[in-house]
Amino acid sequence: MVTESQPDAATIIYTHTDEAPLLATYSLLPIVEAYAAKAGISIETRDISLAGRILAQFNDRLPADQQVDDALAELGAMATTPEANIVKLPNISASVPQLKAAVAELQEQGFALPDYPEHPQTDEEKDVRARYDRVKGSAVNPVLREGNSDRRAPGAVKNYAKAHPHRMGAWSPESRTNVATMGAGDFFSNEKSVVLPSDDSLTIRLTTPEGTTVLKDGIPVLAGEVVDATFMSVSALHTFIREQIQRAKDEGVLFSAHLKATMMKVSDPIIFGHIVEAFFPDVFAQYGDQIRAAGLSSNDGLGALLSATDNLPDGEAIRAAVEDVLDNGPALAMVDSDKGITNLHVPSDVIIDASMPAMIRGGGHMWGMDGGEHDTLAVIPDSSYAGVYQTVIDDCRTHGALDPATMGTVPNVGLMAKKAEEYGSHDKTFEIPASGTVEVVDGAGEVLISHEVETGDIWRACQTQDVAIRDWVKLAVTRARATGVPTVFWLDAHRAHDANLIAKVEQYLGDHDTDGLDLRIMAPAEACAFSLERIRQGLDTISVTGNVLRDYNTDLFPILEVGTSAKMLSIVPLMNGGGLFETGAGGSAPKHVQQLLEQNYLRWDSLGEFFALAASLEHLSGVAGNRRAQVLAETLDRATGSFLEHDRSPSRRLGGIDNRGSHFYLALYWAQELAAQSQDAALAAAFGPLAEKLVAAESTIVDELAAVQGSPADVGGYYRPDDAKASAVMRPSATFNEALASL
Ligand SMILES: NC(=O)C1=CN([C@@H]2O[C@H](COP(=O)(O)OP(=O)(O)OC[C@H]3O[C@@H](n4cnc5c(N)ncnc54)[C@H](OP(=O)(O)O)[C@@H]3O)[C@@H](O)[C@H]2O)C=CC1
Ligand SMILES: O=C(O)CCC(=O)C(=O)O
Ligand SMILES: [Mg+2]
Repeated sequence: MVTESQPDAATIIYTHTDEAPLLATYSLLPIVEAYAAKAGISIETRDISLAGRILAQFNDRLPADQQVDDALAELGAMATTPEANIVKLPNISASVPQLKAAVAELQEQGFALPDYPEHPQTDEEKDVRARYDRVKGSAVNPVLREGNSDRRAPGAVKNYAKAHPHRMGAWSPESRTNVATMGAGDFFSNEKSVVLPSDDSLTIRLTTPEGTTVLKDGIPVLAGEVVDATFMSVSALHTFIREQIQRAKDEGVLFSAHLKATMMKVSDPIIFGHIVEAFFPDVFAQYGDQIRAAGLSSNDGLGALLSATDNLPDGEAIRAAVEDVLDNGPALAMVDSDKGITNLHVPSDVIIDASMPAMIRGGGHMWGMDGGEHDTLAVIPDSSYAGVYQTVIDDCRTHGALDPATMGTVPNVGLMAKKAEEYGSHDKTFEIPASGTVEVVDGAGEVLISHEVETGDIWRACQTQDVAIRDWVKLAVTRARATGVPTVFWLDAHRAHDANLIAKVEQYLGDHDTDGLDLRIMAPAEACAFSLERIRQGLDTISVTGNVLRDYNTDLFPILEVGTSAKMLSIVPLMNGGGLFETGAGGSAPKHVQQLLEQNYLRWDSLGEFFALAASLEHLSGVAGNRRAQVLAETLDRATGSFLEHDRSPSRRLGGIDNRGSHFYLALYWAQELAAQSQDAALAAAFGPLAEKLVAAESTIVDELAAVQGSPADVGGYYRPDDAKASAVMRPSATFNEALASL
């Protein structure tokens, strides 16, 4: 079901997502709704959680009372309209193990969903699999991102970090931490790129000695669009992984793999599976057939395999063989050494954008099986962007850890509109079934790109629309002008796709007044070195990047500068005039949910939501001519400033204020700012009494919030919490709830 509702201009859509941000929403949203109502703004929610998205795929199989709207489709359509005003919280981009867990929970809650078919055979199984594949991985963000990305640290956040620098692990000049990357036979090396002269329709076909099969046809392209294709050679990958396993052993460092199995949902789980098999070669040589026959896939990780061993004929032997490698092979980096969860357990546990910066912030260490920190060999198979991390590592080894008290900032302008580049490649990525030639052919039958491939190679094509590139260049110039900061396009003239982009950047810069701006184009590793040299001098440098480096840089620099990307301002000016306001760059923090369930303590920091909301209110005031929205936006910004000054972010451990307490303080400061402003007397009159009440009840409310900490909490579901239970857990202060209700 798709409901086509057009929001009126006084509506903000707030997304209902997953895990920690969803839990935080149960506490924050009632505050936002109450305050916005006073300005005539209605806040509507749309459920784009993993559970909601799964259910929406199966409406034809579910009874009427269990059917849900396809809110993602609705918001995707809305994002192309000028009225769109969407606050988007992070959501789960599900790996297969997460998807299966969510399906199991929904089945338990009484939804008659089919199991996820790992090896679909019948037409029905293939249909079910296709539906789950639509939900899998990064299925939300590319749909909503009808614009390019502007992510930066707000001044207040940067100043707070300088005054209260977070802990950074020390870097030793003797550190043996490094990045290992292929450099040959990989996506970078095999890339070919063309610019389409006119609107067309492309076909991708594979020709083998047995004949020609169409892998995909009817791919619409527009004049000026950049189309790339490339592949990773599976034999080169295997050789590379075997060498790195040996290297890690020889150098006495941990072996770790860093991929983006969520966003690169087709290619990267396959690469992950190859790494798992290469790490446990004897296990798969001896028991591979049995493992596959049981419907298991190495792509789902070691965790899925181990948890299924009870049902395998040789389960015990498989477990023993795995243990043997873990005990005697090179040391594997751990996700959770207490629980024995390795880097190869779950494809979505180590996600490169967050995992590499966290390692660098920690002095180049990851956790070993002994629970101690160790140097590590970070294996990043494709070499397109791996050099960026090696550059940061080399810089820290030479100059020591970066200093958050003095360092400059690297904001990002990212190309992502219209499913640009690699992150839009899923429907054009193939694990090659038989050796032959893959060709991209235009409507006239002319071959545009051709690759010789072998069985198992991972081939993919990407598209980047010309309108998206133009808009991205414009956004870069706008940010350069607004800040006066040197602005660097991270593009490598030696890479086929980037060479085409450089030509377009040079052309489109001509459409703008760039007088006096410092605009440069540098290859990623070089641009990174340049930015680092400046950052150490306290100087700022804007990075203008493609979609993948957008993702990487907007965790890398924030995590080093301000400790977490959750505190970033992350806005997407939609190309048709609407606004998408994302919260920070951070994800949905599964570890935080664990802590809430065990200790009734949520350490999620909603600063990203506060910034997104203020930007959304400001946008709304401009579009709807709603003066009160502007007052709400300005007062919220000042309240967030007080929030930072008074250090009201959740602390990490039990006993301090957590997410709920931080929301109380935001409500208090915001009410005070609204009461004190003189632009709108009615708003001041409405919020004056509330501000007084909240001040008077501060210690009661803080006590009520603290009283619940320490024992387990029940929210009625992990992927689909029970609204009443979650709301009760997240709103435990009767005094605060009453004060809010009195507004
Ligand atoms: N925009 C989106 O929708 C995004 C979604 N994701 C999804 O999120 C999930 C987890 O991804 P992962 O790579 O682990 O990244 P996360 O950002 O969720 O987690 C990494 C760590 O960052 C810290 N963190 C993140 N956000 C906050 C916050 N608001 N307040 C305090 N600390 C925060 C936490 O560290 P600590 O332990 O120190 O508290 C957390 O454990 C995946 O399902 C992924 O697909 C990921 C990125 C973006
Ligand atoms: O869509 C996703 O899977 C994650 C998005 C992400 O990491 C980001 O936008 O920074
Ligand atoms: Mg990211």
